[in-house]
Amino acid sequence: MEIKWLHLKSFRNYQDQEVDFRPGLTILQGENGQGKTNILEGIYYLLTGKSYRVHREQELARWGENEFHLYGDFIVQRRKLRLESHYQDKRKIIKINQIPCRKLSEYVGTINVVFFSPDDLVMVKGGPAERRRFLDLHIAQHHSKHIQLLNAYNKVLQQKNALLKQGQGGSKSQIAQIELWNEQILRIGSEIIRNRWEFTGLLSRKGQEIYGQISSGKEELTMDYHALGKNNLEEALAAFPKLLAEKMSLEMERKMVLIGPHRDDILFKLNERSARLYGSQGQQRSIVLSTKLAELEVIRQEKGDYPLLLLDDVLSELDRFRRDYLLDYTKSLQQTIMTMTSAETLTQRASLLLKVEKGQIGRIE
Ligand SMILES: Nc1ncnc2c1ncn2[C@@H]1O[C@H](COP(=O)(O)OP(=O)(O)OP(=O)(O)O)[C@@H](O)[C@H]1O
Repeated sequence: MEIKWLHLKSFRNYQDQEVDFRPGLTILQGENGQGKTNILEGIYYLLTGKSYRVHREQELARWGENEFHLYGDFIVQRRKLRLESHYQDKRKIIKINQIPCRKLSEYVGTINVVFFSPDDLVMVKGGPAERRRFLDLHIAQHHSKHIQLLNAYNKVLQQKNALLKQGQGGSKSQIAQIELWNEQILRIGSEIIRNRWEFTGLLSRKGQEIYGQISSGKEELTMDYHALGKNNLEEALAAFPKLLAEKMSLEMERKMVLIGPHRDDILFKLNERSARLYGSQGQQRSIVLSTKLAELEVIRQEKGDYPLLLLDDVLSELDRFRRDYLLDYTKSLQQTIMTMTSAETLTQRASLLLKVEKGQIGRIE
């Protein structure tokens, strides 16, 4: 998968900017705060319909503007695709080859992308919500139904939470309504758990292999999806209805939904010990690197093509061995776009070197 051309209009600090890309490694070089990350964000938004930095579209519009427009030409399985994403009149409009898409799920996953930045360390160090978000974003890229499941689940969650909040404590009608919501939580939640479980398994196998290579086999990495507090899928799904019934009075007392995949987690372990609690900063970075590269491999297995890799200033955070490992890895990919403040040592490796300065992009010959 490859991007050939990008056009940003009123997006972040770009007024009207076109960029032509090439296969291989592209380096976006520039001082801090010039707009390098904004280019990666534009590509990511175009491909996923989401920003990894903000939740509100308005923040992506150039200051003083209320709209933005993104266009990109991509190649996937030798097919050329034009993607467009418009934010206008507080609405999002997405088009593939000029045909509007009604839902995000019709569009996401058409072309896959893996984004990697130093902030991804939260995957290991942060809370469970960060890890669930990573899993869901990934799964959504190749199972568009997962987006629909998450949307449906979140609606049910909101409704059940609202009901628990207004509840006067266990009237017959309140219990009957909770039971109705529980049926939905069980049905939709089980599918979400199954998807996340399967994906974690795929990721874990690849991640373990890659971690072995970058740590010279010193430690073993494992990733376990914990559903409803259990690390066995069938046990978790079998216990789900019972847990919902058993915890109903506690949910009424606390006035919040306590049972369901919105509280699940993935545990990263090194030699059976929690990497979040005991891993060094370097080991945690290696876990993120292995997980991201594993994600590339899982997508290739499923789609037959490597996704586009976007690297936001990650080299400065890695030691020389891991930096070289990552750079060598990119040679087998169709296209990698990377930002850095100084590209001197890498000019030989790049197929395209671009200079970013105050929201303007130029070629470095
Ligand atoms: N909505 C916006 N409208 C206009 N300018 C914006 C907007 N959002 C961010 N900026 C500007 O974009 C610039 C930051 O761009 P970006 O994050 O791409 O920097 P960068 O080149 O990746 O820098 P660094 O190396 O520090 O990460 C800042 O100058 C910021 O003021």
